Amino acid sequence: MIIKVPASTANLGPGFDSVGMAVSLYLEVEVMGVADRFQVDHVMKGIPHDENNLIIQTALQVYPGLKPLHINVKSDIPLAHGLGSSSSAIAAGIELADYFGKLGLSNEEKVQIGAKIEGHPDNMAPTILGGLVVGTEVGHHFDAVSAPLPPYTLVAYVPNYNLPTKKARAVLPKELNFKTATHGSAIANTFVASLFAQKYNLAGELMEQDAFHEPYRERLVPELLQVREVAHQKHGLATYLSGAGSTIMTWIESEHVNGFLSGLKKHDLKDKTVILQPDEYGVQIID
Ligand SMILES: Nc1ncnc2c1ncn2[C@@H]1O[C@H](COP(=O)(O)OP(=O)(O)O)[C@@H](O)[C@H]1O
Ligand SMILES: N[C@@H](CCOP(=O)(O)O)C(=O)O
Repeated sequence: MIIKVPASTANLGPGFDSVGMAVSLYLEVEVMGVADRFQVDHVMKGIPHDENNLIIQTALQVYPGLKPLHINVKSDIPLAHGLGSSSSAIAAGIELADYFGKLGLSNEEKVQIGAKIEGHPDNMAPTILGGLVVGTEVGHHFDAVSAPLPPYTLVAYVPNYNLPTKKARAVLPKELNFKTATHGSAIANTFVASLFAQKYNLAGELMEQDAFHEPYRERLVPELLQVREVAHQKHGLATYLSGAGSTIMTWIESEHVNGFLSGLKKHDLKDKTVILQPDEYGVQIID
């Protein structure tokens, strides 16, 4: 059995902790068989190979009766770069628990469990459900609504430094004043409405008007404003900090991708770029 889990891009500007989309980078977990102790084969630096691995930790949390397994993990998702690698690992763990524990969890239950473990739901929901998802937790349950898939290519500018989500959350303010909060919320509401109405020019404009996190995180990822500037010159729809960063995401029509990539190089923005598409399927089990 192989569990294939997409990466995700969260926030999309003003949708802090609430909006996310699955994207075409993947974590694959192959179950090799039962074993005497948990064994996780992979080539990721600094990630445990035993029961301390996040995938196994999650599986054991969801199904404590899980017997030791030998699994092989391959991943294209850069760690701690704002592409939801931890949510993808958690989603894989939930699937392992569901499969071997015969738990029969619904997608909604999986999102609920994952969001609780991850601490915020905006990566978990698209990772499990696929597509572009808007959601929130109210009264201990998570509600998610899927929006139409946007007809854009996504260019991820992946700086060569990582940024653990915990560190990027630590720079956020404890409180916002009432005026900033209501204006930020009005921007987010109109942004979400425009996604559902497929009014992408308006969505693009609002994606760059976040008041909740980017103003505080800009100093951690100074390339954000530079990449945005190049995108404006090269027909990009919008550029935002993917998740907590460090990846900077630009939505752009496919015919303009090459011009944008050349523009980045010309402005000395020479870190890695990855061309992505929205993933509409979410987590998949391949028997
Ligand atoms: N495939 C994986 N297997 C085990 N642990 C993982 C895996 N992917 C991510 N993690 C854990 O999640 C951490 C990154 O999570 P986080 O800081 O939230 O960044 P992001 O989710 O944006 O990549 C990694 O440092 C690692 O501890
Ligand atoms: N809403 C969260 C999203 C974190 O996403 P990640 O991919 O960086 O883990 C936040 O902005 O903190």
